[in-house]
Amino acid sequence: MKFTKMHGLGNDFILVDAITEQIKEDYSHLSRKICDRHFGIGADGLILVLPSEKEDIKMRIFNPDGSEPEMCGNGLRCFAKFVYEKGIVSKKIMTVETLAGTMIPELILDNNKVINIKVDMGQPILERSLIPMLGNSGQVIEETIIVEGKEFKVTAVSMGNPHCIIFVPDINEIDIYKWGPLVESHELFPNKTNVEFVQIINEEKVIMRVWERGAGITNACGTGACATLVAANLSGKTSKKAEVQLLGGSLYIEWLLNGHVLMTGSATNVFQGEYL
Ligand SMILES: N[C@H](CCC[C@H](N)C(=O)O)C(=O)O
Repeated sequence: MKFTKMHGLGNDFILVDAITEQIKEDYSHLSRKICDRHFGIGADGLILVLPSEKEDIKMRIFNPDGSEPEMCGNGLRCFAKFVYEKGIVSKKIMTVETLAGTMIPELILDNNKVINIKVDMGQPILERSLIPMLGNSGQVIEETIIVEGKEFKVTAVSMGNPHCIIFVPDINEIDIYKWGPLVESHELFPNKTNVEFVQIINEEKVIMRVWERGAGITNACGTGACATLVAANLSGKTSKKAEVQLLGGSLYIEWLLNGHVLMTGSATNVFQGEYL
């Protein structure tokens, strides 16, 4: 099976044109095998290109644990670049069918070379029951939850996939390996959740570290960066536009007047190969 290895700010993916490559194996099982960094190719996710009846193309993504998330921001930037460069979609602004709905990536070209990708990630979902998060209806902004006896103030935002944002005074003080998995699987999140720890630098810049649902610590999280900006603005900590600085680099996020969230960032080809 031919694949291309790509990354968005170090959040790395295996991309497969599943229209051409006849994959017979269960996608979830394949993801668990192929994403393994010792027994497989190694990645934060497997991304499949599939035909769509209603949009230009369809993206499905699987986490390394085999779960299928609704959406992936860094993955979508890699996906758009991949399908354009492979000639699968010839549009610079394309519509992509995902489990989270239709996404609209725009390729920024220089001499027909993709140098950046701007994605309309749609509206954030703030209603608790739709995150989903257990508890009374309404929004979840700086609500206290108890995790193994320790209090955390959390803000919950869905970008199609769930995010639990926790603001901290010093990002280097938080033990993400301990608290990330505990919050990811907290009983308040019936579908589990991605967990973002965020330090505010100023009203236009934050530092974010992520423990991803089904993947653990990654270098970057696109949907997490979008959710972080929304949570930071809702809690009065930033404006509606900010640089989200991640381990792998920065994403530029803007919460537009129409309620949609715009994410701008890079996508990088690493190598192509054949999975045996
Ligand atoms: N692990 C995430 C999906 C990938 C999200 C992240 N890589 C991004 O760039 O948005 C989840 O289960 O919701």
